[in-house]
Amino acid sequence: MTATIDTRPQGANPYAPDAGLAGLGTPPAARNGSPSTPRSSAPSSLPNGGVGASRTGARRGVITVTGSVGPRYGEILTTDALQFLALLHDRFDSARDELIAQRQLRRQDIADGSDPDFRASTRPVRDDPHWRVAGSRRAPGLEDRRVEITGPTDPKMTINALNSGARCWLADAEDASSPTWPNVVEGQLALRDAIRGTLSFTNEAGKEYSLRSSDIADLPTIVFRPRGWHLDEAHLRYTDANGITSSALGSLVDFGLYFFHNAAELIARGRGPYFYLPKLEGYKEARLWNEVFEIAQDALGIPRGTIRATVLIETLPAAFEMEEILYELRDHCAGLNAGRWDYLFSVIKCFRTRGDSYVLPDRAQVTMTAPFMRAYTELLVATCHKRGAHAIGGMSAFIPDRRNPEVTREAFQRVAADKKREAGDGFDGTWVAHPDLIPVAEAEFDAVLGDAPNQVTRLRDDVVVGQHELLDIASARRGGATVTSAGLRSNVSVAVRYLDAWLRGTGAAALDNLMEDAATAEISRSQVWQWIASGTVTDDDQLPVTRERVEAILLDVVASLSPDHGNRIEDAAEIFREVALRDAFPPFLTNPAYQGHLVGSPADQV
Ligand SMILES: CC(=O)SCCNC(=O)CCNC(=O)[C@H](O)C(C)(C)COP(=O)(O)OP(=O)(O)OC[C@H]1O[C@@H](n2cnc3c(N)ncnc32)[C@H](O)[C@@H]1OP(=O)(O)O
Ligand SMILES: O=CC(=O)O
Ligand SMILES: [Mg+2]
Repeated sequence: MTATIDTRPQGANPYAPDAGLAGLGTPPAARNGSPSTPRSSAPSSLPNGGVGASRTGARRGVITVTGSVGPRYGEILTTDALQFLALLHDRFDSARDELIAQRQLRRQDIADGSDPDFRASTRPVRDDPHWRVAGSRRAPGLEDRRVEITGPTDPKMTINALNSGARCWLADAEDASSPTWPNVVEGQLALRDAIRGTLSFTNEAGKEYSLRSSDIADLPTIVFRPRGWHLDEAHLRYTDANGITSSALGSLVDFGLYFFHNAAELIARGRGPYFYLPKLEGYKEARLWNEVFEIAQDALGIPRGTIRATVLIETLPAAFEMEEILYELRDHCAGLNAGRWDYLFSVIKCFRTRGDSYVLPDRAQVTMTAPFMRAYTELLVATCHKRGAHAIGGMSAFIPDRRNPEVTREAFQRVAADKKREAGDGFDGTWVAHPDLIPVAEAEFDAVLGDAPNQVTRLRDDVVVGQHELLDIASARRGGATVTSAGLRSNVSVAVRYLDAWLRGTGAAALDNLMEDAATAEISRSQVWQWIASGTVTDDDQLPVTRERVEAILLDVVASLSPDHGNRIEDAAEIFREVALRDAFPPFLTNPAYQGHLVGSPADQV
């Protein structure tokens, strides 16, 4: 007998096969136009004269393209693909809004002093020893994931990642991506071409790139990461059955387009539709994804249980619900990943108003061996293996520099130590940011795994982690780690330089020999916010971190960068002020940055 978590939505599936794509109304064709920024607007007449109607007469929503249309965009934004997106939005648009509201309530509870804990109501799921996840069974290409390279999906990076020799590639529309409209659609085009073995690319210097095999089964297994639930897609407008129009949801757009265009092709070519799911904050969000998968598979006639998802455990609330998340997704779940950078961001976000004992030291001084981080990763491995799921390790931010052997040597040493710890702890695989790090990580996992594809059968019954261990945030500073003036300046400088790159369409950048992306930038800005709010004093000079002090650093950073950068530095500084220096704390920097500064910008144009 298996356990149940309260109630699943019951009732007939409105998208059961008999009401699939063929039953939908015709959405408007792609058209030129500029996106409008507010998410919702009052009922308006639709470009195709009204909301769609199904064969059975039920009213349907439609998706309208408002972004400009570049070469070959029509291959992605087909009428059928837009209908499929509309179907997903009809079913899940308001459910996502409810979940976002629940996140806010939960964060407020924590801010008010209530510590997160394992839920009493879901104890039956945790106590039931019988259930297991689908894991890598009938999921070709997912059995051995010892080294996964990550990166954005532009054509060059796609080819380089697929030629890299890693076992898997996390094709990223999330932390490593700036969600400009061209990146969104052209990323889908690159993936579509790569899966069909036809992708090629020539850079400005005339260097030609092509895949080392046209057979996708010879290349790293693609695991696609759509945007999180918090992000909108302003270039596609969803009009629901009542005529209410809003921006489409980034997560459904990314997932839906990838699944629609590639699921059948991947299966035919000996792979499958595999996903990473980012930034979940609890099991109800996993349930929502599971329902998305069921409806998507039904609509395209793909058997339920074909999709495999690996869920990032990268928020503090989710660390208390790992088992429930696995349970909700059990028929579609491959494993969990320890997303350390967003996890740190989430820790700061949750406890940012709870005073000095929750203040972390300089970002660079919080390592994976800090007791609260180790508790989280050990619990993740133990939970996964108990349920037959893969545990995938995270990203060390040290990256090599092919022009600087000293930097490269340091990166190799740091990454090797990180991967040795992960493999020793029982992780089944890990992430690397750069192709030159693949052999380094592989050596550490080979030493533990040998010829075995994974170590899922290695149970970690010895792990005893409870609420106290997960919330022992103060342990980060117990070993003498400090908050320094250099750390403060580095946070400001990294956040501004990253935002500048992001506004120009690049979602991951090498800054000061470290990989920086949306998650690491979130840490930088939220640390500054927390240090100001907590009246933190920098240990080296005993000066308080105040708004005035940070503003002076910001002006200095901008002045030092302006000569070498384009005109987005001032905008980057403005975003930094908005997300780090105001009383209010936006839950994600990417929300105001997207709506206020990216949509309609030069990088956002085709
Ligand atoms: C918190 C998280 O979510 S972590 C996951 C999200 N973050 C990421 O995925 C970051 C992935 N990594 C990267 O984007 C890149 O490695 C960067 C931006 C950090 C550095 O990139 P570069 O400055 O181009 O590095 P470098 O010049 O050393 O690259 C050498 C070559 O390797 C390629 N390369 C570097 N990283 C990658 C990668 N991750 N995937 C594929 N190819 C890569 C470069 O394209 C370049 O190829 P080329 O010689 O054909 O031009
Ligand atoms: O997505 C990964 C992370 O560390 O954040
Ligand atoms: Mg992340």
